[in-house]
Amino acid sequence: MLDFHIHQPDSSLLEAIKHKIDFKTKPLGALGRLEDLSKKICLIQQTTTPELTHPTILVFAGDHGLAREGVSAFPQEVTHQMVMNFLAGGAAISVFCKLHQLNLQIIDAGVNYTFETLPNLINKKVGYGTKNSLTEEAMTPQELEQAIQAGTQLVLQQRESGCNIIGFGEMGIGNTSAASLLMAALTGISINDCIGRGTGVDEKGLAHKVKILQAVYDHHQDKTSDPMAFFRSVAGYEMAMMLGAMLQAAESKMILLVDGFIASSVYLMAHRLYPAIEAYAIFCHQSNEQGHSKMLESVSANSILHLDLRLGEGTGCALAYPLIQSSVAFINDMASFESAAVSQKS
Ligand SMILES: Cc1cc2ncn([C@H]3O[C@H](COP(=O)(O)O)[C@@H](O)[C@H]3O)c2cc1C
Ligand SMILES: O=C(O)c1cccnc1
Repeated sequence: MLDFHIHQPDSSLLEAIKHKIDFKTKPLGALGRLEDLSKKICLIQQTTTPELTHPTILVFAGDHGLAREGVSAFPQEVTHQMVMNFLAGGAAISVFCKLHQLNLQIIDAGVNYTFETLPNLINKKVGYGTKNSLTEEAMTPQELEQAIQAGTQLVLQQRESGCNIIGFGEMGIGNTSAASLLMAALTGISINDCIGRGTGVDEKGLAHKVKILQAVYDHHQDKTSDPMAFFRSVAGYEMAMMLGAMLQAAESKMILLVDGFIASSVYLMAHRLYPAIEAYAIFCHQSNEQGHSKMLESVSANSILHLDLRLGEGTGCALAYPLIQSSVAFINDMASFESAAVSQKS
């Protein structure tokens, strides 16, 4: 079903990239992790003069049948209400995208609501929310395929419009539960250690969430050896669309920005299928959601920001963007010791 072609970039340029960075007017390594980012971007683009064009965040929205089990602090209708808020410019991701001049696209991947035709809402609705994974498989194979295809097409369209750096956000009440389940299945970490408070459930709510997710995990345990079957059983349409989008972004040699707990769980799935995706991914932030640090560790990811965010929507991507821009600016625009006539270390 999945037929992506994701290849590790050719590393023969690495020496030239390192040389360019090391002869900038600074002590060796003094720009720290900005230097690593710069190297990664140069390798993706196979150049020593990288550029960021038409930076874009796609936010996928979808509802979860499991939300009816009371695993979130908020009711399901918040998903469609937040979609309207994204479109009106009032959500955190809307504000940060405007501030950093990022193109923001909102996609209805499967919200349990009928939107009137709205000019800025991209309609890719697979269904009115997934099934309840406590008792059923969240989606059918056809729905999974449809969502992955839609994510692929959206990224191809962005690529054609000149985008070479793309971040992914999500909105879906209940989706930290789906992400925790996926994390447990893909990392082997006990489900208990993969569960956090999401939108802010209290002690009692957390105990209930743990109980429900343990039951969901047990219900689908027979599929843990088949990661895609497990993904289909617990994930949301917004996560499936993001999976197709991430894989296509890597195939199209774009820079792929990974957000928080939910987006990283989708990355985990993508990485399991195509490990070479790692060469295209930048981990924007480490979320405050319990489990995210271990999740990142499991794929040896080192995130840029540690701001204790716990929001999703792609906000970590938007906030990290100016630092990514800085990593591109210094390699292009800083003087070298030679061009600035600055003496090197004796
Ligand atoms: C107002 C509001 C805005 C949000 N924006 C993102 N999320 C985040 O919270 C949800 C996941 O948490 P849980 O699994 O606990 O439901 C997702 O929609 C995620 O994007 C929000 C949540 C709320 C309440
Ligand atoms: O890290 C995230 O993406 C996150 C954490 C809590 C709630 N929503 C999203």
